[in-house]
Amino acid sequence: MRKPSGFLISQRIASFGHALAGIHAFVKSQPNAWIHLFVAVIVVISGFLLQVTLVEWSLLIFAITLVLVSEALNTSIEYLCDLVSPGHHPLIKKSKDIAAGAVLISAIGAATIGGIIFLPYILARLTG
Ligand SMILES: Nc1ncnc2c1ncn2[C@@H]1O[C@H](COP(=O)(O)OP(=O)(O)OP(=O)(O)O)[C@@H](O)[C@H]1O
Repeated sequence: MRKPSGFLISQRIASFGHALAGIHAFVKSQPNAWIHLFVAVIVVISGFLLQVTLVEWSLLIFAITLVLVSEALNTSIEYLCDLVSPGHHPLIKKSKDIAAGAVLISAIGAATIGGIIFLPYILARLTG
């Protein structure tokens, strides 16, 4: 339902509340979200321990955000698919599989970024 256009501070606050409710629903309903958050915590702790640079922090935060955002969008698409077609449908399968593929792509990218950043630090510690 469209609301009247224009900037209303109460509407902006309500929209922010809806977004927070979405994050809450995502984290509460998705075991995958907990796995991503757990990995994110490990990455942040490793970043502090290895004292990565500001640019490296930016890349690590970007990678964490990318994975969480793709998982949240995947979850949203799954809910929509389940509403639109509770029964089996080949296009729903394509839609869900492509959304899951997007999560996998982002996770591979994030793992690559993590490897590129952390491996030199780990190797330096092991050899030095
Ligand atoms: N309504 C549907 N119509 C057609 N295929 C579907 C439907 N629901 C799920 N599938 C397909 O069945 C397979 C298993 O889906 P399901 O969501 O149970 O497992 P999943 O991909 O491991 O998801 P998750 O771990 O996020 O719950 C996937 O290939 C998915 O695309």
